[in-house]
Amino acid sequence: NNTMTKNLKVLVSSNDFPASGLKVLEEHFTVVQTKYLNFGEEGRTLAKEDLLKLIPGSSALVWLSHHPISKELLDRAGPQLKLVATVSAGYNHCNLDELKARGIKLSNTPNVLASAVAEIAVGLMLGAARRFTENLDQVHKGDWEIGFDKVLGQDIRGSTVGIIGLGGIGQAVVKRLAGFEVSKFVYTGHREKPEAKALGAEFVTQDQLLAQSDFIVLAVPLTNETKHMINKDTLGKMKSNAIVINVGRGDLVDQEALYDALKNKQIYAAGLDVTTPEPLPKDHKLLTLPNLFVLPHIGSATERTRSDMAVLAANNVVNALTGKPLLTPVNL
Ligand SMILES: O=CC(=O)O
Repeated sequence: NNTMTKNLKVLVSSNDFPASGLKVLEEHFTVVQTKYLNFGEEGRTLAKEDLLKLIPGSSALVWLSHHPISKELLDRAGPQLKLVATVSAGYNHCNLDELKARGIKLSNTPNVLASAVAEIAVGLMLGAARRFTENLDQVHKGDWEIGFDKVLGQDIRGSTVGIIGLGGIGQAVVKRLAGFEVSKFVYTGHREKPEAKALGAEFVTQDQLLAQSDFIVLAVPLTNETKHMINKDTLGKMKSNAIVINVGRGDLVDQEALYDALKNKQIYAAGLDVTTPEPLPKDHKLLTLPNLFVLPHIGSATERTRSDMAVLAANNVVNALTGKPLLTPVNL
């Protein structure tokens, strides 16, 4: 019965939450939206004031940014807060201990974004392997190298693709590469995955994966354990033609070490959809590298996927505030 929940306040931390998700929320609750929560300095300041003004008394927060869910923010929200619904697969911006201590639930939006993120992973593989950065540079300069001695790339055909983290996104990457004549898929992670067999992916140690792979795809969440998992040491274990792809979080990679490895051609190339910080300043030294292909964190950025994420987040709010189990809980 909606009249029972209409007085509950749900805060949406952006004014560009998809209409499909908003509709679900507005049927049940009183929805307030912060004006915007940008990553740019100016936007952040403005939105923060807005946020601090609107957050008190909220029963749920629908979180559309990587702005930290901190102790201070939760204090400000107040003791009636039941759920944080982050509209993302990753939840490294949330203080899990603090949520747990207060009995506040957390939901995320896995699965619905796996195919869109996997498509971007494949795009990054092509972009890095076929050297889109320097080739696009030639197009913009109107100065094309034509002929057999032009910049030559690498094939996906015949390669070994190593997936670090064969979860929803990692599996979707393997599925999407089905037509590319990959010679071998290997993966690593905490444990063997039952789905791997049907995908033809072989479980190996991290060191084996690093030593064998022509493409190394990072599809793990950022945790204390995975932070800087790509570093001087692990880069040193890769093949000289290795291509590193990151669709997880920027901090999975020690960017200084990656810069050195790309600059010195210790590995062949990298493709990143995520960096530290975001946005990467336009004069950042990583952007001087011809063998780096960067996208501005667009993994889940399609109309359909963003709408699916919004509806899933909204339904998690409905469930949390009507005493039903969450559809996609994060275990705290
Ligand atoms: O980065 C995006 C996500 O975690 O969904």
